[in-house]
Amino acid sequence: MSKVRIYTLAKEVGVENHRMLEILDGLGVSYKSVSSTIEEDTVELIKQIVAEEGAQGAGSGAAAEASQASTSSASTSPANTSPAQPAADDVQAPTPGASAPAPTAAPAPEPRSSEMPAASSSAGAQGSPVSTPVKERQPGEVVQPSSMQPGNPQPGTPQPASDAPHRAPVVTIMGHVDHGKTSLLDYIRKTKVAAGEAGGITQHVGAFEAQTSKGRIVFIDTPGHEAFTTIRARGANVADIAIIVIAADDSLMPQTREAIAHAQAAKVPMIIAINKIDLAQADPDRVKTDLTQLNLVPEEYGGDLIVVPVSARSGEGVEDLLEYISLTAELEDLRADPKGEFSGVIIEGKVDKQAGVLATVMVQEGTLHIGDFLVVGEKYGKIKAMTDSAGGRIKSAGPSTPVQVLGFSEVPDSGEKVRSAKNEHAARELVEARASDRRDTENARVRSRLTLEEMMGPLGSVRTVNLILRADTQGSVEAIQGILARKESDDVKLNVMFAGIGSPSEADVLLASTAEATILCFSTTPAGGVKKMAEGKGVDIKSFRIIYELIDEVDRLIKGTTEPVFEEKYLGRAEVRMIIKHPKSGNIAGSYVTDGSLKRNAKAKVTRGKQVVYEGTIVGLKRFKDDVREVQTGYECGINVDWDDVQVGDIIEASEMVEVVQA
Ligand SMILES: Nc1nc2c(ncn2[C@@H]2O[C@H](COP(=O)(O)OP(=O)(O)OP(=O)(O)O)[C@@H](O)[C@H]2O)c(=O)[nH]1
Repeated sequence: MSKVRIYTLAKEVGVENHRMLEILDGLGVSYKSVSSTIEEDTVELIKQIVAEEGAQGAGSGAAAEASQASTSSASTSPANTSPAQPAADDVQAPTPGASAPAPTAAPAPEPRSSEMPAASSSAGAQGSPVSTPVKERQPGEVVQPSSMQPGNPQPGTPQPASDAPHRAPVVTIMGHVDHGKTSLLDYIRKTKVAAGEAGGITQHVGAFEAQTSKGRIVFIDTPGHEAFTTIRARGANVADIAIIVIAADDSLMPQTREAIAHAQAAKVPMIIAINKIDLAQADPDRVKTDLTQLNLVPEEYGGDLIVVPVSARSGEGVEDLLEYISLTAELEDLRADPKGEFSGVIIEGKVDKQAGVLATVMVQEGTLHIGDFLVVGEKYGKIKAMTDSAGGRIKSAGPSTPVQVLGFSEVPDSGEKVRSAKNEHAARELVEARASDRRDTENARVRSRLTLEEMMGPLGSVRTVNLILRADTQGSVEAIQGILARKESDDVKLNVMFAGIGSPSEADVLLASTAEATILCFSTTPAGGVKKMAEGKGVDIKSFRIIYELIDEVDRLIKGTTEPVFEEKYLGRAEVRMIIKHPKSGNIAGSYVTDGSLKRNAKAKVTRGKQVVYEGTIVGLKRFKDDVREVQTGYECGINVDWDDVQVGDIIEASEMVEVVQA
């Protein structure tokens, strides 16, 4: 007897997934998610119920059609029929004692509100990340329209908060470096961004809205490199759904596991996108098997994990992925009230040379308007201008909208909650109250817990490397601090004396010179004056555009050497057997290599008897008429050491400088 997946059946009989789950609840059939399978006899029963609903609904305005209406409809008007309503009413209609499925179907609507959380908690007990689509809901916050409950308000009365409109899902794409996150987003938004990134690495958290065939989906473009763990972790917290991208030719990598852990910790449902399936060496089955080792069992193997094979290059499977995102979002029943109190989260803060402080805010509840006062931590600002993720000027922004806000005087920290205040006075009061709370907490901590070591500094022989960090965005600053924290050891303490956004200042140089600190800049460079001042004071300012290079520099600093150390390495020697006069190059030493090899651009030492008569560089090396890079033992060659006094019988010894790897 073959089993059928719930969503497949829903599609087949033409009802939406919510409605299908309601019917299953009514029948007392247990399931974990919409991708669970059901037995064939249940399938038959459901088909009968749906057919009957259709027949009854036909007389009252095509209930089945109404139940197909999109759940993501933004309209909240009480007069606007909730998607599940007509169909549910129809189920309720049959009187006890009516034929066949009616007795089982009839109880469906009433216990619905209490059954949904029950279904959810049983799913949660499985611990599977995708077994959470049916979330616990507040009493009354159910898909079932309130008008179905006895004594519920009639259309026209004010709506309860649970009837807030659906909002677009916020999706984060995570995964190992180079597994194709950017390419996948690119494909979805049909614009190229990967090509413009420094070193091919996504550097900042951004967000964009995609109008897909399944409606609006907001994507947070989280960076993949390990260095951005902090941002990524935060990305998962703002997100409703996590897409974990795994390259089909590489399978699970350390950052894949990390990404999965973040999604699980944030309790967001995840969808696995197996990318690069267009490659000949792609092995999606291996990825699925590897996933089972993390107790993540793909649907195909009888589990609940949604796994979608895709190719960001050809676009294959991307439509399926979007469909699964919408499906998961639908089951998450994401709602927010655009008329409610505003709340949001800072995704990114930065200083733009022209515009000033810019902050990307994800609106989570309510609506932002130009002129609103916003409070973030201990900072506040008034919105002077807003742009949407496509760069267009907008006057207001509702739930699940990422907007760039101009109006803060200081850069707010990413990941922080944003609230709005009635006016400037209220904003200032809130900020002052927060600052005073913080001071109280700090004072209490200092009084109770400051150890001798905290007051006097480390007591042992720990070496401290002082650093000043500068980066273009708050996210980058935090990411770099994240790396540094992991690089500390018992012997070396990395002391970030100051970390800030924007170019290093003269004050930074003064601080660095007093504390013998190095200034590390990421995606930002010092202005001419600051650079000159640093040179004058012997302060190192190092700028990086690629995160790997910054990491290398940190490693060098930890090893205690800011500059790499080189040593001379012997390469080989040759005996001069004849002198060839060349009209342009001067005297060429026709030689025979007796040991090792000689290389062009190597250092040259010419000895005559026991005396060194010349030291220079091998500027030219020829075999017959050809210029060559290297000549090995046992071969003849022409050597130009840029010295005309070379003689027959001289020995030319070659060496090169190599970097010494510090232990
Ligand atoms: N053949 C093939 N190559 C792909 C596919 N998706 C991405 N790539 C390639 O894989 C490389 C990495 O892709 P990115 O999109 O930059 O990967 P990423 O995960 O965003 O990388 P980071 O931003 O560095 O973390 C690029 O050379 C892409 O062209 C795919 O579906 N098929």
